[in-house]
Amino acid sequence: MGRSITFIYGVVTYVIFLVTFLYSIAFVGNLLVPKSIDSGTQGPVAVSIVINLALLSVFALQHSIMARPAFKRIWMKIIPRAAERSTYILTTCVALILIFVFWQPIPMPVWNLANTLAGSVVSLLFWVGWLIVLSSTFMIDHFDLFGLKQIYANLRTRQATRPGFIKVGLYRLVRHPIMTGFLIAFWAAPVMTIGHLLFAVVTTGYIIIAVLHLEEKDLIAEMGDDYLEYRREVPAFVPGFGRGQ
Ligand SMILES: C[S@@+](CC[C@H](N)C(=O)[O-])C[C@H]1O[C@@H](n2cnc3c(N)ncnc32)[C@H](O)[C@@H]1O
Repeated sequence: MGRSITFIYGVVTYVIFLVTFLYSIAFVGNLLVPKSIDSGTQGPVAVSIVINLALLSVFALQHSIMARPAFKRIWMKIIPRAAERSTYILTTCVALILIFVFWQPIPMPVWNLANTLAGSVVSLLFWVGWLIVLSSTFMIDHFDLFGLKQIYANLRTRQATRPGFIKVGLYRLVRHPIMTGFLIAFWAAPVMTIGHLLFAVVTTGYIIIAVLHLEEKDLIAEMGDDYLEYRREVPAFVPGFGRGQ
């Protein structure tokens, strides 16, 4: 890939990511979009559960395997180093789009707080969750996270520097604010259906395992004592809940 093509590829990927991110909010929140977590034709519950678990597994496998340093080393022999992050983001979008398209609704309610004060508070929390996700990406390094820094440096015949250890903003309160935001957004449903509950339970389990057992292992290998000390001092997901582990 030439430098200009890599740059265009990264920019197009970023635009696809923005649209996918906005659709994710609407999908989980049942807002304005033709297909959301609780909309569509309902099939047999057992079949729906199997399909939904398969879709979430595809996402989990893509997200976990492609993020590992060993995979990246092999992958970068095939694609340019500068396009690695954009490719990761693009494949993440594909995995998410598969969920949006093929997700099977299971609309029986587990709780229904619609038109109550509690429901309004939960709706507000939903937006707070997404705001935490988005703002945390800027605290860590939004443009590195989504590959723009890498493709821009490459265009200028440079190599982007890795952000290094970060402990700013929400990262002072918890080690994984982006995931805290997702957890809030996924659970804060004024009307919680069986399908949405399945989504929230599986994604919560995946986030805990992927972050504590995979991402942190890589972060310790990359950042050493800085991250080990950070882990001792700062809790993983909930401010004030445990002093790290
Ligand atoms: C999708 S972000 C998620 C970050 C974090 N788990 C969170 O939930 O806010 C994943 C990237 O963040 C990086 N990362 C996570 N914590 C970091 C820290 N304290 N300092 C620098 N980079 C970090 C990882 O190396 C990885 O490239």
